[in-house]
Amino acid sequence: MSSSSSASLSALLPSDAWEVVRQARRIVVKVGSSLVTNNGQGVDEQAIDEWCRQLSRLVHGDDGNEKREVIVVSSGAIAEGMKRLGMSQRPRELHELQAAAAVGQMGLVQMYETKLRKYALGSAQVLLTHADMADRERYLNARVTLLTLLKQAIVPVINENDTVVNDEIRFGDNDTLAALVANLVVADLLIILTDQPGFYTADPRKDPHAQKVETARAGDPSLEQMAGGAGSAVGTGGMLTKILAARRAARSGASTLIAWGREPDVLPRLLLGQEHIGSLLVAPLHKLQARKQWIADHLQVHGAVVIDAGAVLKLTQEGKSLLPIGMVAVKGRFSRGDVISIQAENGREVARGLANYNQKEARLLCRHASTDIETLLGYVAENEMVHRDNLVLV
Ligand SMILES: Nc1ncnc2c1ncn2[C@@H]1O[C@H](COP(=O)(O)OP(=O)(O)O)[C@@H](O)[C@H]1O
Ligand SMILES: N[C@@H](CCC(=O)OP(=O)(O)O)C(=O)O
Repeated sequence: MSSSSSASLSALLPSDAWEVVRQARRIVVKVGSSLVTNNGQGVDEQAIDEWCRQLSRLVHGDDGNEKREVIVVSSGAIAEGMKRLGMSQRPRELHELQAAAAVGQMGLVQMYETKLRKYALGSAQVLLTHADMADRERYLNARVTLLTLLKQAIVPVINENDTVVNDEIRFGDNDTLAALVANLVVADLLIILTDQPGFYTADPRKDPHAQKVETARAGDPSLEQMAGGAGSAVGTGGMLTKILAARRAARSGASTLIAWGREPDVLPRLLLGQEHIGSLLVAPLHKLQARKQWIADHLQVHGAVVIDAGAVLKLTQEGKSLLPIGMVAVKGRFSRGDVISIQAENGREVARGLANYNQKEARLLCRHASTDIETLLGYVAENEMVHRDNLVLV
């Protein structure tokens, strides 16, 4: 759709909005049920093959850009399970939905595994719930697992852990899950692939005058008025969950693109940022500002670590993580995942961040190299006491 026939809600958007898309290095791609399952006909092999081919171009850097890190959040387990169990209609009973999801997830990941391998990419299955993201220890565990996979150019394929959830499976909320994952790994961009060319001023299935929104500000309340429910029998969240997901992703500085998953070469073309296919919902804050605000706004400080002058410089001048070697003392009680204050030896607070180790462990780690962590604790959660992504200077 040309820009003349598209709705413009772009007042006050950062002028470099599409530049952020072009430069995105870490991307979460969400694929909805309506696409993966070809309208409820089980997993669509050809479609998954095509996305995996495109993903491999991004991860291998074959699209003429630098290599990118990609996480896939894919729906489709219930629809595939329904097909395998011979169900013609989406079951109403929770336990039947859960059983269908458990059966279908096998087919879904098998397909991704086969296709990603075909294009020389490793894959990993990760099943998560919203509650996992709310628990700070699980949050950090999921985060470090995903980052470890990305470092090895493996594509994590995520779905909800439908066996153990209630609301999510009823309402189908992989849009929210994808946004939470974007927050978790501090992605640059969330791409939501669906069965429409983008986000419209009204549901295009119902309103022939609906216009595609080319760019808007993620979190703009007027978008919620335009978003309707799911248009197909297999899709569940509709556009509202996508708009809310964009708002959530923006909290960690990720912009969101909503686009038609069957558009030829949709992923590389979106990332070229030239044709403006899809709808771009721009995060008002950049990643670092957003992270800073999030840590400052949402979390209570639990304890403190005191660091030496060298570590103060590393954090404040070089933007580095806090390593155990720079710690000289530990104050108060805290658990892994709590926000701690990071103080200079004169008591001045220099930063705050999420602790990777609890206070007992932190005491043992003071003044030691990261290579000693395993000997001292018997395991290694992470090499840093506080990773720089989880740290804000004050
Ligand atoms: N403002 C809107 N713009 C585009 N699509 C809309 C809008 N409001 C509602 N929809 C409906 O949302 C559907 C996509 O959501 P959904 O069916 O949940 O897909 P998915 O399975 O990809 O999550 C579209 O098919 C469309 O009918
Ligand atoms: N976990 C469910 C996801 C359902 C879901 O969120 O669907 P959708 O809104 O189409 O992305 C499944 O795999 O079927």
